[in-house]
Amino acid sequence: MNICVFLSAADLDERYTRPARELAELLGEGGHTLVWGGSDTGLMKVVADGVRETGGRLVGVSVDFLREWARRDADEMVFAEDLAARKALLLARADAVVVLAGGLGTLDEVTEVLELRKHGLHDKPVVLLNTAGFYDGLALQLRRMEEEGFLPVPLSGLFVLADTAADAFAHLEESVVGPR
Ligand SMILES: CC(C)=CCNc1ncnc2c1ncn2[C@@H]1O[C@H](COP(=O)(O)O)[C@@H](O)[C@H]1O
Repeated sequence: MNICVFLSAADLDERYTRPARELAELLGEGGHTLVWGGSDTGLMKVVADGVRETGGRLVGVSVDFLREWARRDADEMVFAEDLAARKALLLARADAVVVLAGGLGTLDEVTEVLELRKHGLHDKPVVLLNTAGFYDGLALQLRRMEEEGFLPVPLSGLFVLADTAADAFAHLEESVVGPR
């Protein structure tokens, strides 16, 4: 599988690095490909290191203005002209998307993939890894949109929430590869 992971570029504590590493190891051990923003910083580095050390492939999609932060040993590294082009490339290269804890960059990315999915412009599975309830607030907002008529499709058709990296990975396997 080619799995796009959106997540923080910041250095975070063990509460966030542990599940990031766990997901990375599941991807790497399965021989899967990480498609990510390409930076060698923060949680983005934790995931890329984990995938690399356990046998997976790294496909980075960075952007010109962040070139200096790009990882040097990725199997592939593409530099998009701007953030919009980068998001399109990240999604195009992926079979599914996993969203880990992140800031505004991550929020921008997850909003775009959900909006495109809402319009039926892709049908790639989207999993939010809800580490320590990080996405409870976003889920609450989205549920209010659904309940009050702001969404033309059921929320359940847009994404799933997973409590652990193992649950997120199991959902990816089932939705991308199919039941065993
Ligand atoms: C220290 C420094 C300037 C690092 C470089 N910073 C970044 N490098 C690469 N991608 C980024 C960077 N900042 C944001 N992004 C994009 O936005 C997301 C992370 O942003 P954030 O930390 O959640 O808001 C990533 O999924 C990535 O695709």
